[in-house]
This record gives sequence, structure tokens and C-alpha cells, in this order.
Amino acid sequence: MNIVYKFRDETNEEIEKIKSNFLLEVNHLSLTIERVGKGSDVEHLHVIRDFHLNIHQGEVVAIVGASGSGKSLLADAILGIHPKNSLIEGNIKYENQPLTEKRKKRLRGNDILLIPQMTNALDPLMKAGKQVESFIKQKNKQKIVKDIFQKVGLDPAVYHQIPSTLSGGMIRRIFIAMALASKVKLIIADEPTNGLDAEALDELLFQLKMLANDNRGIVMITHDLEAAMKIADKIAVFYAGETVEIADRKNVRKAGKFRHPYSRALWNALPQNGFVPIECSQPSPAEEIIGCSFASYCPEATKRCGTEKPELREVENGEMVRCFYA
Ligand SMILES: Nc1ncnc2c1ncn2[C@@H]1O[C@H](COP(=O)(O)OP(=O)(O)OP(=O)(O)O)[C@@H](O)[C@H]1O
Ligand code: NI
Repeated sequence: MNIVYKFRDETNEEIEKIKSNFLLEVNHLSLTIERVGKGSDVEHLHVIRDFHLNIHQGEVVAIVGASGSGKSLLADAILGIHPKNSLIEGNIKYENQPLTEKRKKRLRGNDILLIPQMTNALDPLMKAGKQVESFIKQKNKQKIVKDIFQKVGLDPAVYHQIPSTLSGGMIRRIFIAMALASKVKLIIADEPTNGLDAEALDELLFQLKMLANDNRGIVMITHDLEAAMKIADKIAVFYAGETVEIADRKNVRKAGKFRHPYSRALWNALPQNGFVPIECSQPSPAEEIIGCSFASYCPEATKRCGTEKPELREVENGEMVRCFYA
């Protein structure tokens, strides 16, 4: 199947207006898990160290990072469903107001919807259609749900099925249906393309893009840079719990590369870019990092990189990079 993903055409004026009105802004976010280690020692796991992101309505921002890099915990932190033994610091704003834990609870499912990585998040005993209906306020709920099912490629019979009879791909479509049925403005999709074949993957990306074109903000969390490049407006590259780069997809396409050495390694590992294996792993969250988190793997690292932490700095029109030399 050859899908054409439609990107919105905004005038400069619209862009200025939207840009000054972020849906979600995350600055200097950290999440530390406190764990009792051997004996009675308390161990601190710095899973998220310094994360930045902003997104406005109608935009798709992909957070791209390796497996185990803390992406799911990041989603949980934004939604306020992080583990009890974790501490969150930093700044999160939703529609220009601080996103406190109390507010997260109020907005969850109403303004902000999580499409979870685990596909067992639905009510196991309730019919799929009924679960989507719970997001609809108007009358004729069943008819509305069936229309939405058609839009997302679900057979009408799925309405009466319970989640255990559905595949992972179908469950993700149920979540997309929930987003369409609801008035949520921000959708955080955690690894939505996992386990999908090429055709189902493209369809799912198409549906996420459809939600964005319906003026919702989409945060797509993924380890799949190729999928991200298909629909994202911006790519936030996540390494060792930090945003190391925020790139505009159009510029990456045009210039053919990212700025940060880690992002470039991800890019070069794509089949179409030569399949160069990535020779690095993530530092352990238990480790204190001095200097740049990528220094020990970076081919361009200098002495400075090992001793001084680079801040995320703006390079151009909202694009950012955390590297002294990029
Ligand atoms: N409740 C918890 N207590 C302690 N450590 C945890 C907890 N949840 C996650 N971790 C650890 O935090 C790190 C990040 O986990 P997380 O699931 O957020 O990564 P991820 O980037 O989403 O990975 P994946 O690509 O596998 O989905 C991992 O090392 C994981 O083992
Ligand atoms: Ni995850």
C-alpha cells in the first residue's frame, strides 16, 4: 500500500499564533527511582535526567530512543502514573498552566490520552465498543462508534468483542477510536507501531496523522526512527534520559542528517542510509554522569566533553542540540 501522509499547510501567521501557544511544554524534567539495594542502602536510578519537549496542536512530535532508555516512564511521568517510589523534578506546563499531579489526574482521559505500550490496558470484561462509547457524550453512541470503527479499519463485529479476543494491532486501533470519539487534545502513543507488519504500521501512522490533522497534538514514542520520519513534524532524540536533539523533520530530510552524533548514528543505522551498526549502549541509570552522556562513544569527543555537561541549546527556529560542536 502506498500511503500519502498529509501534512498541514499553515500560513506564517497561523504558525506564529500556534507557536506561542504550546499544548505541552516540558523543561528540565527528571525522574529518579529510589530503590532499596543490598543491605539497607538506597539506590537512585536516574532514568530521566534532563528532558525537554514542546508540542502544539496539530503537531506530531516523535520521541525516538533505544529500548530501555526510559521512554515509557517519561509518558507515565507526564500522565502522573509513574511508580510511587519515583521523584519527578522539573517543569511541565499544559496549555500554559503548570501541570500539577492533581491537574494530571483531572486531565487524564479527558484532555490527555495515553495509548499504552502494553496492550492489556483495556477493561478485560467490557465489550470493546462500550469502552469507546464511554468517551462519547452525545446520543446514538453505538452508531457513532460503528462509524469510527469503519474509519480506523475495525470490523463492526469487534464492537461486541472483549479485549482478550483482539490482537495487539486491533487494540491500538481501539485506542485510536477512543481518541477520535473523545475531545482529547493531546495523545501520547507509546510504541504504537510495535509488532505491526508493514501494512498495518503504515495504516496506524496514517490514523495518528489523521488525529493530528484534526488539531490534536500527538507525542509518538518510538524506537523506530524510520516510522517517526514518516509522520512527525519534529523529532526529539532521547539518549540516557536526556533530549540530545530536537530536529525539524523537513530539515533532516533536506540536509540528510541530524546534528548530534548519537542521532546521526541512529540515522546511519537505517537500511536506506547504509545500515551502519550503532556502537554504543546506554549508560546505566544508576551511574552519575559527568560531562556529556554520549562522550564515551562519540567519535568527535574532546576532553571538554568528558568533564563539562553540554546544555540543550537552540540552533535554529526551535531546533535544538546538546553538543558543544554540532
Ligand atoms: N518501576 C520501576 N522500578 C525500577 N526500575 C524501573 C521501573 N520501571 C522501569 N524501570 C527501569 O527504567 C528504565 C527505563 O524503562 P522504560 O520502560 O521507561 O524504558 P523504554 O524506553 O520505554 O523501553 P522499551 O523500549 O523497552 O519500551 C529501564 O532500565 C527499566 O528497567
Ligand atoms: Ni517503553
